[in-house]
Amino acid sequence: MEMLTLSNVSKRFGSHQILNDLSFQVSENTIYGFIGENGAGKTTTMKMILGLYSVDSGVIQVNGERVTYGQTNTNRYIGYLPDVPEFYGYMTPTEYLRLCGEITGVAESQIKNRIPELLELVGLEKANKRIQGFSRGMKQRLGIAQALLNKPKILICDEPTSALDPIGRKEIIDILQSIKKQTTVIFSTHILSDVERICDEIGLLHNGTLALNGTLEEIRNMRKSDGFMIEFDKVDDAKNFANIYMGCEFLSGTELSFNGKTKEDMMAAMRLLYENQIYPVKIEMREPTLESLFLEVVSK
Ligand SMILES: Nc1ncnc2c1ncn2[C@@H]1O[C@H](COP(=O)(O)OP(=O)(O)OP(=O)(O)O)[C@@H](O)[C@H]1O
Repeated sequence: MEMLTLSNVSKRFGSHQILNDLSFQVSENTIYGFIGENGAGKTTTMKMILGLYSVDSGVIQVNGERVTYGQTNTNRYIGYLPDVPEFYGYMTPTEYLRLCGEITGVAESQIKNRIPELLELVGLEKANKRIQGFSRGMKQRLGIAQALLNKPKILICDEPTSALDPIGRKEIIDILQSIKKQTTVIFSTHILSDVERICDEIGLLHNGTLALNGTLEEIRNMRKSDGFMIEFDKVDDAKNFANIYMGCEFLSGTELSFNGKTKEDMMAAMRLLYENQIYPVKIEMREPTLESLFLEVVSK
């Protein structure tokens, strides 16, 4: 079942067209990585999903219900973690979550059980101190706990890992991974290694529309390989082979790159190496990374 559907959504601010006929769907219990350069329109899209910005045209549906600008009906399905979550620093996590639960109408009996459960989920069960002393990573984790308070069907996180160090990022990624069974997760980022670690599906927003959309595997398979490289022990060996196999490039004195070549081309190169008795140190097929695909798309 689709938890989120955007159909032909367009949005402009003044003369600046931010989104142009944007369409995509996110299925239940998937982790969807919404990637794009700074200013691509990721936050704008999220705010439209939350009904905080109007759409100029097109339709957004959350759990099958149409989102209406200014109304919050569909937000009962959504937990939202903004890029910089704000808290009352003088409160402890328990006090803060209790306040959020009371404001949003969660029953007292539920609040009581839910708070320790959530604090454990985000690894803050022992952090019984004021939030003002928290690290950025701890604040992001508390933000996730807050967003999950109402047991949302969708958790939307705006760049949850961008300001964190590798350990903090891993903690957030592990939490998102662990809640996937209960909640569909949509998170925006420009950190492609995080996307590669956990996302089931990816959408790359570029020029107001999705330039790439699909599973990581589908996207990688769009371009089978980035060619191959051969490393030699001696500079002379590299030079000799560059004269035999035309059209390669030097990556360094001892490394040659064979861009855009196939596995069959690599086998042919190995045969030539053997026939000419030139010994390589390393021969490697280069798989396209998400980063190389991303750069290829955004530089067009
Ligand atoms: N309320 C607004 N009024 C006018 N322009 C806006 C408004 N909100 C966003 N924009 C512009 O829309 C464009 C997209 O912004 P948005 O914040 O959605 O991008 P983003 O992909 O989230 O980028 P980042 O990764 O930097 O957060 C930017 O050029 C931004 O300046």
